[in-house]
Amino acid sequence: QDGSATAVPSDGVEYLVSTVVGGQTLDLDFDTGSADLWVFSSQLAASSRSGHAYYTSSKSSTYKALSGYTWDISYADGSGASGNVGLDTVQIGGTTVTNQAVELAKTVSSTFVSDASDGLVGLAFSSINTVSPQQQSTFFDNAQSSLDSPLFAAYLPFNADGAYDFGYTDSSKYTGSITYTSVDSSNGFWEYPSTSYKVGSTVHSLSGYTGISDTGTTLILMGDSAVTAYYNQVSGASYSSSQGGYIFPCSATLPTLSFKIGSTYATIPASLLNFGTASGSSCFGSLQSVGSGSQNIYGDVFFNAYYGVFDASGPSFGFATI
Ligand SMILES: C[C@H](NC(=O)CCC(=O)c1cccs1)c1cccnc1
Repeated sequence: QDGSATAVPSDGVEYLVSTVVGGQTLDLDFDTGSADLWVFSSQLAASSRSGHAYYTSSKSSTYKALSGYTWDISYADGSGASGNVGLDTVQIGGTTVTNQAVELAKTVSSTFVSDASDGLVGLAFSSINTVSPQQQSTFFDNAQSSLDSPLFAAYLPFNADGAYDFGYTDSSKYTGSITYTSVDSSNGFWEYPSTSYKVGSTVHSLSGYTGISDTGTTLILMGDSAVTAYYNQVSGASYSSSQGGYIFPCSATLPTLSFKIGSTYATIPASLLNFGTASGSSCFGSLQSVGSGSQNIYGDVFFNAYYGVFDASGPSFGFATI
């Protein structure tokens, strides 16, 4: 069954979707960069649960334990979580999946305790699900047979309620046409070639680079050559180790940033490239370094400018101006 679920911005860091798991409502972070659906659970220490809604399997009449199944995930930013696994009914908007693998957290890292979300819904490819001894399918993979089209879309406007659409694209959420590019899912991500970028109108090559569409990451993360080229064009910009990234005077004029998704440039407006006050009159950049490697991470700031379509037939990734 097709459906749409509202995504509410939280602290400018993530978008949360109210999700019903075994009759229990949790605010979950939809993450197209991972493939585990995990929730804060009654098995967590009380100190780790504080401030969060959490799932109690014994309160669900439809929960079925998967005896001996475990999960343990580590994200690129060093955060992580682990626990055990069961099956339950998961409802997101108008889409319901019965016997969805629900991963119950027994441990979560400190960033998750301080974040607003009560867990994550992984929407990358099931090939990178961490459940052992048998890998489990994502909500989207399980839902596909009940959808009109095997796709979901992310609509995440800046500082406003957005949505995740399942089974259809909603033309009221974008303008113009959707441009699609083929996805290479061999790493388990919604990944595609991203071999050029522009700072303002100046073109730079990024030979061999790819991009990953990752709604679980807030910012735009690119290789150091691109980040350096961008902030060289911002008066007063510098890397602040205390702030953990590039900052600049809030009064600075910012160039636009464009990057290729397949063969088509996506352009991030200057307004979205100022992530907000770091401290005093210094502002934090929405473009930061991904560190090593040749995978750029296009996070929520990208989706603030573009409606993103994740189509399993192909697979392909499409984007259209919001
Ligand atoms: C916020 C954090 N982001 C990352 O770890 C960067 C994401 C990153 O580098 C990559 C994603 C895919 C291949 S590389 C995060 C935490 C939890 C879930 N999702 C994202």
